[in-house]
Amino acid sequence: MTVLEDIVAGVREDVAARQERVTLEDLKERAGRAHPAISCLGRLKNDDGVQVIAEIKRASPSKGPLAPIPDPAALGEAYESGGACAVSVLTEERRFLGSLADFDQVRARIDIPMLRKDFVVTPYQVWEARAHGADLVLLIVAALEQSVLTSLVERVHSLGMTALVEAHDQGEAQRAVDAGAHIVGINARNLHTLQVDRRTFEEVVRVLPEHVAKIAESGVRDARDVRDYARSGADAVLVGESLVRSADPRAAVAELVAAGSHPSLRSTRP
Ligand SMILES: O=P(O)(O)OC[C@@H](O)[C@@H](O)c1c[nH]c2ccccc12
Repeated sequence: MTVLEDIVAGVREDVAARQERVTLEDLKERAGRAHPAISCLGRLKNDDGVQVIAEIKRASPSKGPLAPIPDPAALGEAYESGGACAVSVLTEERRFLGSLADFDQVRARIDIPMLRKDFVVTPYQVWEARAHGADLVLLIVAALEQSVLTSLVERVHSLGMTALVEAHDQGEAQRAVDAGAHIVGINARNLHTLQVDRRTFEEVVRVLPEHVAKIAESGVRDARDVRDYARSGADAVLVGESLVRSADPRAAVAELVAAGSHPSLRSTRP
């Protein structure tokens, strides 16, 4: 079994357990009372430079424990005040040590868009995301058969949210577009080796049409990486590890935001 298959198997068990406690009907009812989703495409893709999506992540399969994050809401507030365009919260429990409870805590304290970061493989999880106030939902091409991917993208969009569809290579990026994605994330972390290769972005981005928002994911360490991704045509970067490990996450986000909006990048961006 690959790492991805292993994670998805655990996620399916956890979803089944939650479904015992909270029915789809309950979720739909809760989604009906939730604050409507914020439209994200224009916030991510605009002339203000490269946007920063800041992630709340305690651990990962590749790195193990990253940071204990005892107060996710405080971290979310730091990201928001540092100028993040959106906050991503890992809700996967076994490998990333996240939860929907983390998501709720952050949601209660910030106003900017929030991404539910999980291994979404069923419509139930999409309803869950909306019921908990998500604006964006991650869908991973490599984890989904094309017809399922397409129907999940449609479900996300029909609930007013936006799908961030993640690809690792050109073939997956094409599948993301075919499935109707308006926002495509290019993950520099190889799913098999778990190594980051920052050249992945430039290679994969070539197959994406102009209208699609392009997000560079993983391995963004500093302002320099943001500038490099900007020059390669990224509309936003998604940053986890370097921010959760930072002693001053607000300042760390602000530094990346400043790098992404530097006037010198305007003329060089394709
Ligand atoms: O911590 P990093 O290297 O800055 O990476 C953030 C993000 O890209 C990464 O957490 C991620 C990208 N795609 C995912 C899918 C599931 C879980 C996590 C991820």
